[in-house]
Amino acid sequence: MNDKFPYLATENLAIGYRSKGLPKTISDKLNLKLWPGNLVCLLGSNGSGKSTLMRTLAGLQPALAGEIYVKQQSLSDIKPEHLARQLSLVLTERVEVGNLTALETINLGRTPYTGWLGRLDNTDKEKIEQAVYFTDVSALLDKRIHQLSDGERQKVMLARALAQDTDIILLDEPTAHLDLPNRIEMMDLLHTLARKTKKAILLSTHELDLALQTADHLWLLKHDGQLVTGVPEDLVLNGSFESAFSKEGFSFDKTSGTFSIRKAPGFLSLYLEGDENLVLWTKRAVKREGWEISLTPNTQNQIRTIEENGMPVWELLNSQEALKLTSIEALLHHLESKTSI
Ligand SMILES: Nc1ncnc2c1ncn2[C@@H]1O[C@H](COP(=O)(O)OP(=O)(O)OP(=O)(O)O)[C@@H](O)[C@H]1O
Repeated sequence: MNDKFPYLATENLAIGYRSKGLPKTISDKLNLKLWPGNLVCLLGSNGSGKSTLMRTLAGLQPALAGEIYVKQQSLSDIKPEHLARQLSLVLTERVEVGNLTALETINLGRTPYTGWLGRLDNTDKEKIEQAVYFTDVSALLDKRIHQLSDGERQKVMLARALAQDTDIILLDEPTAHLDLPNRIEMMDLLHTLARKTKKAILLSTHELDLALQTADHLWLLKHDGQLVTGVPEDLVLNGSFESAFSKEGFSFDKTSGTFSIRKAPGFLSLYLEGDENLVLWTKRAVKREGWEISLTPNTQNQIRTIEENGMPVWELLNSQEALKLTSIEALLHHLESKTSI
């Protein structure tokens, strides 16, 4: 790591809340580091404590113990107006911004520099333009916030955080209301932003596959309060990723990087070979029907997937009759009608 110090760090931090005057710890002894230029995804199942950690790091909720450092300065020593130039927080929940338009809301991101009644100078306008361009919200600027869809509002709130131009950006479930293309775009955008501008970005999400693809580091918050950190691929290979989300009836497939419903062991096994894409999608379909995939060809059920005249074909290699099928649906029908091919 070339950068000399992390933008955000914790030392023996304990997070949680107070109930009837007593502290309830969710996670403790947290020694975390968020480095410039890095996108970190905070993952954990429902109720594991992601929002609590985000809110504590942003100073919205008191830590139960330990220290938080923003650029090596203790958070408790930083005045709110100074912190607002260092760290921005984007929450998923509806924020009350009155009857403001999207543009007026984004302009509010400049408040730490202009004051509440301050006029926007050229630098302010430039930062706002960049934020609007980056988040692609120019068509929404004249609309009132309450007129926007959840996904549109989420993008506008991100634009406001970008206009705030802080080195640290924390986002609580920024993809929650977005459709798939917009979720992918948002994660890609945040990754690019971290890389190009050397900002340190931490986001919480339930998008496991997108986090695996885009995050430089993962922070995995487990149900027992343990927090495991590392490069996504390391956490997959050492089993931490799967164990953080382990649930009866689900299993994690390291080959595809996805969770799937665990079926009872298949009553018959198939061996698949051929075109990589066809094999992948055929596997998904036959596994759903309870078939096991054999890694060696020594099964009596062997299928070769090929393309003939640009069309997919499934050849049953050891069938009594030389059979060629032209869709996965036909293959599933065939498998269903027999106990073996
Ligand atoms: N003020 C509070 N009073 C009582 N319980 C609380 C309070 N704040 C948080 N909790 C509990 O702490 C746990 C963690 O909550 P938190 O909102 O941080 O989880 P999360 O990981 O963000 O969940 P989700 O993925 O569902 O948004 C939950 O069990 C929640 O009920």
